[in-house]
Amino acid sequence: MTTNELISEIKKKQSFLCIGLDVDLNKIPKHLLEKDDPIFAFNKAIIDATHHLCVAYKPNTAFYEAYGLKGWKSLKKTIDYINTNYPEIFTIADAKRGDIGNTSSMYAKAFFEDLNFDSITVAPYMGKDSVEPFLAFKNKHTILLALTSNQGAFDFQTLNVKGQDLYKQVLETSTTWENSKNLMYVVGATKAEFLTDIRKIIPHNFLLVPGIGAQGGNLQDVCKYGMNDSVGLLINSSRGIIYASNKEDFAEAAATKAKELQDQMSIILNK
Ligand SMILES: O=c1ccn([C@@H]2O[C@H](COP(=O)(O)O)[C@@H](O)[C@H]2O)c(=O)[nH]1
Repeated sequence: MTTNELISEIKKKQSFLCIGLDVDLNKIPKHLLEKDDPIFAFNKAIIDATHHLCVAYKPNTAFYEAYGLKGWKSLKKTIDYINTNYPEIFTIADAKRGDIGNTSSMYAKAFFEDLNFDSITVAPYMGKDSVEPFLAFKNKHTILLALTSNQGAFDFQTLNVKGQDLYKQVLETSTTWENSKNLMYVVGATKAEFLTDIRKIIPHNFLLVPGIGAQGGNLQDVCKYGMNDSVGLLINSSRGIIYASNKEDFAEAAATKAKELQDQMSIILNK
């Protein structure tokens, strides 16, 4: 999917919501555990109930890898289901990959070609040659970790290195890489006050912003400091939406939570 197609979906749906599909078998409704593939059954119901309220889905691969081969099959069924039934939705593999060049190329093939995700999260720690293999794919997006939502973000990302915070160097340097137009960045919703500075370095790129809902980030603050002329934000909520209920009504309850966020987004977009 191109960035322009994503922007036009945001305008059409009046939403820049990304729903995180982080499926934990201990948290889903008990009746689904009797199904052949409980993870896919859960995702399918959530997707069917919420696709008109969001523009992106983000399965975090950890929640699938944890269940071995079965989990990987559920991930494949989920992405195939979205691509077949809701091709207008932007898909994010939250896999946080990145390695030496030839290995990164194989990660990129796995997520962009075999699974056919639109984007993948990548760690910048190994530098240019670890990220460029992802950037080489046309109409695919590499979402680089910049300033993450967790407390540990302050361990390294905000360290002052040669007069500048490390995460700012990641932003600045990555814009010089081959095909950097394919870059988006992760900035945690819990770090909204940093967004003004971030936008000075990367005014145009999309930001994936996790941390609304369970982690306590504030939607209004993120939009105030992080929104640009093309919206430029994908706001993720996972647990806050998908675990709204663990009863038979779980999909409708998820849709209600998603609608609450979409309503707020619509107001913000029309201000
Ligand atoms: O900085 C980051 C980067 C990634 N995440 C991931 O986003 C979701 C958040 O889930 P919630 O349930 O809405 O808290 C999850 O997959 C994280 O691994 C993040 O939270 N922060």
